[in-house]
Amino acid sequence: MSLGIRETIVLLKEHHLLKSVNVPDNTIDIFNQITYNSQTVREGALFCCKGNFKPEYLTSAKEKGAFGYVSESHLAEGSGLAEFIVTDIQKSMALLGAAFYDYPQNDLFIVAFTGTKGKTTSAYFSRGILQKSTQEKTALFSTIDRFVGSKPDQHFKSHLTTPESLDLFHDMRTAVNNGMTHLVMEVSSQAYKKNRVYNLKYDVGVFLNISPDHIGANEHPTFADYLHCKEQLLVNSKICVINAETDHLEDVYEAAKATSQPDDIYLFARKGGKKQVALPLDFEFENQSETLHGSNFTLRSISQKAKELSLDNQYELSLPGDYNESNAASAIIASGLAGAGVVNVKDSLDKILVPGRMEFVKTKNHGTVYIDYAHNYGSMKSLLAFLRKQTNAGRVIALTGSTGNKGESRRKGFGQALSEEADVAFLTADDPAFESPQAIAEEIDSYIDHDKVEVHFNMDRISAIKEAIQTSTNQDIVVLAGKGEDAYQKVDGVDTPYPTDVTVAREVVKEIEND
Ligand SMILES: CC(=O)N[C@H]1[C@@H](OP(=O)(O)OP(=O)(O)OC[C@H]2O[C@@H](n3ccc(=O)[nH]c3=O)[C@H](O)[C@@H]2O)O[C@H](CO)[C@@H](O)[C@@H]1O[C@H](C)C(=O)N[C@@H](C)C(=O)N[C@H](CCC(=O)O)C(=O)O
Ligand SMILES: Nc1ncnc2c1ncn2[C@@H]1O[C@H](COP(=O)(O)OP(=O)(O)OP(=O)(O)O)[C@@H](O)[C@H]1O
Repeated sequence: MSLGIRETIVLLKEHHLLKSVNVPDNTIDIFNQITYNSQTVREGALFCCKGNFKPEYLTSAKEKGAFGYVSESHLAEGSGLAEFIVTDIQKSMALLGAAFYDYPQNDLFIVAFTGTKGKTTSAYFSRGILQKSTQEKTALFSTIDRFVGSKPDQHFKSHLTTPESLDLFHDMRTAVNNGMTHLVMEVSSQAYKKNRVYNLKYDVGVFLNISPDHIGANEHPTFADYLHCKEQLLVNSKICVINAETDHLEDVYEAAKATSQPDDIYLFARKGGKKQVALPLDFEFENQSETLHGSNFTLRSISQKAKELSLDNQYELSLPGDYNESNAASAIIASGLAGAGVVNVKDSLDKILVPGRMEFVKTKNHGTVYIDYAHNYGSMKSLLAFLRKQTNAGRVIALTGSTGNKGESRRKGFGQALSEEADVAFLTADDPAFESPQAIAEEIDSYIDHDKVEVHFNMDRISAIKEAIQTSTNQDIVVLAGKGEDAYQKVDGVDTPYPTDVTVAREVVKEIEND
């Protein structure tokens, strides 16, 4: 892979990003690496200076043999290197990254998901279905992990939901080289805010839902900004699939229409579900039966274009939660648009599980323990409401915390959701960062209605889990919310190893049931 100096100049100019360029006479005219991390620089690299950058990183890049740098301002440390001063480093990185890796997106059918909740689950469903229809040639870039091929060593953990552009195009190229023909990816609103996916087009873009989240100093200044960023997925998709039950449907539909004909926009909803705008539906789904371990639902096409996909059928899910039927419906439609048929869906959907989402641990004498990633009002409310519907005489015992220095509005949301749907709450630590977990817990508690919910505080998450399980009877349901498969707690800026809620729950159950 490589990038010529001329190509760099032309690309940046075409997108009106180039402020100035200075190429010393003796510079070799091809870059054989592009990177934003000085620690990985090799001879011949083009080094991108972005984010909380320190000039000494450029010094180090130069010492390691970088030939050029891209930056939003001139840096004396870069003297002697080819210099590209740009108006927006993130956009520049996305354009140059795509070019450096020779536009791998052109060799992949890309299905992209966005939404406040359900991205990972829907992406897992979609990839599972497409693995069948493409004979295991579908890559997945999710919050949890990335599959750039079908072999075990082509699978690794993710650091971000949507990676930095240079990493994104690198991984796409690897996927193509590994024989992948399709890619399912999650696109976060931050990816648009930070231009990680600038100029990238998707074959199918899915909009799941939107509710206030990710608003704060380090993410989006306002809800309007959050919505705008999420809508960009549809603006950049050839075919759009939209959950017609989403809030702000009118706005979202308009965004899709900006670049797609109505014939290329598919709307779906639960039969009888709340729809805020009277737009004609293409698909509806309907629950047939549900348990604490899964559900059975039908998908029915309404419009002619939907009928042409031939996806109508009854499907089974092994992931409980009524909202997962909506996630599954979106994944079936998106996968259908990517070439999958009913048989592929039937052969895969009932076997798909998602790490850290509705995993459960059964007990003999206590309540069944659910481990889930719910970490805002919307997801906590849906999760607890579903479990409450499924419990008969038992109590809903929910354990949660809330992140420090991030998503501060979630604390009020947790207090509300717990008041509405839980009987007992265990408040504990969840990535407190530089804040006090006890203070965060007290803030959540200030929004809890104490006439409805019995509240316990224990900032040691492992011991809190033990307490929650121990106090449950076999009629109760215990929910460990917020961390899913996370194997760390963010404390004072350090990712402190944590065995995961699933592991802790299994060990606690083994210990207390052998006592
Ligand atoms: C606000 C934001 O977008 N921050 C991201 C950004 O940070 P940054 O550009 O400031 O980078 P930095 O890590 O501070 O370092 C500055 C630069 O110096 C370089 N450096 C650093 C050290 C060195 O020795 N040499 C060197 O060259 C780094 O490579 C980097 O280019 O780029 C980093 C990777 O390059 C990301 O890890 C980081 O994400 C932070 C940690 C983060 O958590 N972001 C969250 C908000 C996020 O993006 N979340 C969304 C999901 C949200 C949702 O669910 O909707 C996501 O897509 O994951
Ligand atoms: N469609 C949905 N509506 C409401 N809640 C949902 C929906 N889908 C999943 N959830 C809840 O949200 C949690 C996170 O789900 P998932 O990881 O699929 O979403 P996500 O959009 O990837 O989340 P995040 O951006 O937080 O990583 C689940 O554990 C579940 O509790």
